[in-house]
Amino acid sequence: MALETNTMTSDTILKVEHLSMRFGGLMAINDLSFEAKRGDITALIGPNGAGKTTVFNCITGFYKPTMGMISLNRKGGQVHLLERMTDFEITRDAKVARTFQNIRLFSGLTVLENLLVAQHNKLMLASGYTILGLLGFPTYKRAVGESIEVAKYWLEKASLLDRADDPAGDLPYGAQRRLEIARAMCTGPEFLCLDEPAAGLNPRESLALNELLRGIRQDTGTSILLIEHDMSVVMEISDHVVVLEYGQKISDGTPDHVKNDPKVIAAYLGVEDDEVEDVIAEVEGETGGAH
Ligand SMILES: Nc1ncnc2c1ncn2[C@@H]1O[C@H](COP(=O)(O)OP(=O)(O)OP(=O)(O)O)[C@@H](O)[C@H]1O
Repeated sequence: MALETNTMTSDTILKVEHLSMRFGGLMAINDLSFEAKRGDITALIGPNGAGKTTVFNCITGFYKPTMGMISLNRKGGQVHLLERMTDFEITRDAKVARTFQNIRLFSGLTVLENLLVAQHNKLMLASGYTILGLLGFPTYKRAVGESIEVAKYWLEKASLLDRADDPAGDLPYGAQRRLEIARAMCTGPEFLCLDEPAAGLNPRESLALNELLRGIRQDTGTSILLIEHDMSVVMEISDHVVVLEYGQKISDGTPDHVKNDPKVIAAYLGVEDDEVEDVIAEVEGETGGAH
């Protein structure tokens, strides 16, 4: 669903308002609101089970939220209400792409083929959805050529050009993670959601990932929302961090702000509620009460 009227400022790409998601008796997300700015890397962090993946699943149409509104503001000013759209429409019309916590590549296809499959919608459109189109239409041939160029561009950005003809399943783990991101970028997203892109990476692979994400932001202006446990990645590349605990937002701001927020420190240390005040007092004492 697209609206012409836009109540968001143009520098906001995603607005989540009063989002709630209930699974039976469990309130996984409870009245969550936050914004992501256009061109920013926004990180969603929090302890295990805080509700991060559930938020992603609501944004990308895998779950229908119990309540709340999720607005995606495209460059041209069109606003899409994601909670009313299917996952397919969210990818095609709202230009949102995602990767998953567990790698989901076609491991038997080559690296290049994985990137061509991602552009299947564009290719089918160019074929006119006919067998004749597939066999001979110049528009289809042109579209194939363009898709290969797009794939090569992202393979180069992900430092995978030399592995283009190898089966995706043969790549080392870190390279498979970068391939997933390259595949998502081949769909030309305005908003890229990455679920734990640094999970299982060694320090060298984490550095390559940081470089790839910074390059995406710089070269394409694509806005990124990432869930990440690796704080070195979060603090290094994020412009903005939103912290969840038990489905609620407990902090929201720059990496420096949340890093020093006593509520975040308490959540990560896993202290009991009645000890939070003590931790806050302790942290504020150490930082000179600068919050
Ligand atoms: N489909 C589902 N059915 C029932 N409960 C679910 C479902 N998906 C998530 N949950 C529950 O919702 C809560 C939040 O889970 P979620 O996976 O969103 O957390 P997370 O912050 O992403 O955790 P992690 O960091 O461990 O991946 C958890 O208690 C989880 O068990």
